[in-house]
Amino acid sequence: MTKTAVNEQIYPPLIIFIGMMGAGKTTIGRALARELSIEFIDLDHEIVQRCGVAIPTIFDIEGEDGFRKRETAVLAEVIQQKNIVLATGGGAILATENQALLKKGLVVYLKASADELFCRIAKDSNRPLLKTENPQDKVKQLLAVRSPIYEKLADITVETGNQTIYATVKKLKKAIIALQENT
Ligand SMILES: Nc1ncnc2c1ncn2[C@@H]1O[C@H](COP(=O)(O)OP(=O)(O)O)[C@@H](O)[C@H]1O
Ligand SMILES: O=C(O)C1=C[C@@H](OP(=O)(O)O)[C@@H](O)[C@H](O)C1
Ligand SMILES: [Mg+2]
Repeated sequence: MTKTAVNEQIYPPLIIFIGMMGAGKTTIGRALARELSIEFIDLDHEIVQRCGVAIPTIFDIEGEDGFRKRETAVLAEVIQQKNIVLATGGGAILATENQALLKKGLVVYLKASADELFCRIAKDSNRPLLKTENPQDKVKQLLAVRSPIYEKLADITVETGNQTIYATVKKLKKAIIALQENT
């Protein structure tokens, strides 16, 4: 685990998970929120709640652009809250407007290799960007474009490939409590 700059917003906690599809943002974010006894919000879930349809349906009807507009609007809304763990979607870091919003919190980048990510999500039909002829290549391409942005935004980076979900949650809990105690 590496820690870079620490911003002012650690206490009260606004902990934001970023990373590729399959990095574990939803799973680890939810588990960490439980450990810290604070609310968990999943950005994709909030978008779906507001639209009343699943993410692939939003992509089908409005395309990626339409989804991104909704994503920015819901992010701007939910990020006003404190005492939450927020899991974003993998592409939420793309818009510069979103990048500024994300810096309001402690940003945790969950990192994994393209092969590991693909293994985790290969059988999941809920990720419309992977409905292509070669989804494994698509993961590689997206990772290449997005990695520098994830790295730039991250306050804490966690390599998830070689450890269990439980171990990652425990490690993060310790790191975040230590940061709070030093703030
Ligand atoms: N560190 C990990 N090790 C192994 N499997 C993981 C890990 N993190 C997540 N997974 C699995 O990968 C899949 C995708 O996780 P998810 O939390 O939905 O990722 P994201 O929200 O980043 O797309 C789930 O089946 C989850 O159980
Ligand atoms: O990487 C992306 O662009 C996306 C990731 C998804 O969320 P997860 O990262 O939670 O899978 C979801 O927001 C949408 O399918 C687009
Ligand atoms: Mg997710």
